[in-house]
Amino acid sequence: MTRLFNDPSDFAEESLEGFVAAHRRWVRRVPGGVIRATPRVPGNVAVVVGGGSGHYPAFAGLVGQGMAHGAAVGNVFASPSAQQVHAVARAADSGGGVLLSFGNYAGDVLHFGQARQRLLDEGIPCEAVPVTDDVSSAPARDRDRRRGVAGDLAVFKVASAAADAGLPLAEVARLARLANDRTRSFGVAFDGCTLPGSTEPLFTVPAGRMAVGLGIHGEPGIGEQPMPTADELAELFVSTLLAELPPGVDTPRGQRVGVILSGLGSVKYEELFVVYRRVAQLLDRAGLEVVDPEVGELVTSFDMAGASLTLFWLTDELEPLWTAPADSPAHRKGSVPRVEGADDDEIPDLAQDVVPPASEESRASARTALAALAAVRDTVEEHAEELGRIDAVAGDGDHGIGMRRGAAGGLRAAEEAAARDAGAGTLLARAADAWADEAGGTSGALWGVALRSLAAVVGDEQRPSAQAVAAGVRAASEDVMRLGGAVVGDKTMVDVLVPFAETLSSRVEAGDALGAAWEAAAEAAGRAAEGTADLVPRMGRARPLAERSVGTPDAGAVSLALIVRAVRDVLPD
Ligand SMILES: Nc1ncnc2c1ncn2[C@@H]1O[C@H](COP(=O)(O)OP(=O)(O)O)[C@@H](O)[C@H]1O
Ligand SMILES: O=C(COP(=O)(O)O)[C@@H](O)CO
Repeated sequence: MTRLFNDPSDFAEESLEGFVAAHRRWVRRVPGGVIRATPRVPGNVAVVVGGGSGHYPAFAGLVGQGMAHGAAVGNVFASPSAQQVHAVARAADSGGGVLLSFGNYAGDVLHFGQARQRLLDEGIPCEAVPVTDDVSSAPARDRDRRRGVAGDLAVFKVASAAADAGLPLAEVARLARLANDRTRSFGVAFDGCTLPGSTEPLFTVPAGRMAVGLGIHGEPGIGEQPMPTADELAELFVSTLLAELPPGVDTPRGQRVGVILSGLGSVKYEELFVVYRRVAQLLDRAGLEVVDPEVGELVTSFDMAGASLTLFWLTDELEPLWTAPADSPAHRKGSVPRVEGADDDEIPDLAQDVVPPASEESRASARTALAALAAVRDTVEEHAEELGRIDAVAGDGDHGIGMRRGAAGGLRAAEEAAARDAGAGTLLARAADAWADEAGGTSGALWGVALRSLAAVVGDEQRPSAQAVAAGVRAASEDVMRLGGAVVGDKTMVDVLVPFAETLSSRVEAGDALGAAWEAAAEAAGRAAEGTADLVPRMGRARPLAERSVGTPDAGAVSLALIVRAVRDVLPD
């Protein structure tokens, strides 16, 4: 149970504020996350990591000399937004380019990918290395689909040490990818975690049983077994990881490995040491030489009861990077000569400030758009808990939290734009950026894209006709599918967006006014959302829990249907 919080929606932000207050020697708060407190070294690569909150010390606790140069810190169990990643990267950059590294989750891939593109467009060289160490999340032939868990530490450490050694970006990226290729983790859980503000755990494990291969957000693994002894767990860990040797390794005998035994939240250090005792014996018996093992909480999942073991198969070039000194709040090794001075260089101000001029007609439409966004915020607020519950059936339970933050942030930005006489296009574009920024996660990225596509078609010149609105919604639907890669039938918001866009267009083409066409489209959206209950998910966090999700609609489909229904009430007939 996570007990200590104020308003649950502020948990991630308030936790980060306290973390920075407690670690000023190492970190400095910047928009989107933290960077090192020590001065940047001109010309060096900046390693920027990141992910959702709820996994401490990942990700902010791993920033400091010898470790990452910056961390973008997302909401609870949701990736940081592209804007956050971009802002942290710009603040950390010291002229040598940026390496982005993160766990391989849909939201992180979308947001870090967009941030990378933005950096490249600005002329800042950037590489991205997703971490894919969790052996239970996909078979070996599908390594690129695996999630990232405690192996984050190995990859981040190697990349950061390489960057601090002054290696160029291409080399830092090559070494980070090599480290990822040679890192394998495997986890178990004895009980689920509870998100701040929730009364129920995200999932439960029956008493006396152990879930095997579980992810760090309650994603399912490969089975369930009776509760083991500490030695039996060590045997399961080691035998599983030795069953998948990295490319080029034929036998464990004679190999050198970094080892990480990570508690997921409520398994304590002394329990971990009992397990590690046996792990060390077994690795020794297999002929492996262990180098700088780590036992503790390295990547967690709130109060989840569980642990994971990671083997990092070293090479001659990886070992010195793994053993290099490091000085971050949560990971310290050896002695690091402190780069003197404080990093009080200017942090680039990336805020968009100029509101382009707009016609009177467009400003009038902006008032309707603002009313629509207020209706969206209200309906999301009203249904946030229900959305979280639906998402928890097969996802990670954060859909209500993310949508609530996104809708509130979008409305706030729209109000600011309206107060400065923005046209409808600019108002929607500002709302789009704020939504993606505040929500993070997969749906935050997709809602940002959808609103931005609509904004581009609406523009600041004319009062948008029904045809223009329908075309904007169609563009939004196409862009969401292009970015997210989902199609109808995958059990996502796309199952609602497509029939909504199609019905709106066909009714407008048939001569209906916008209000009537929207009414028909909202009804189609409601039916489509209900229909997702029968589907088996093929995308997103719910995919691995395909069976459990049948009978429950998709959370993102339900929220979209609720939103278009609420918007109907502000449109003229
Ligand atoms: N590839 C995708 N394309 C379109 N929608 C998606 C995709 N992946 C997930 N979704 C939608 O996002 C919703 C989950 O949103 P949310 O919980 O906010 O994100 P996350 O899974 O990153 O925590 C799902 O219910 C689904 O509707
Ligand atoms: O869950 C996380 C990010 O994945 P989403 O796809 O955004 O849910 C996060 O906790 C790990 O970065």
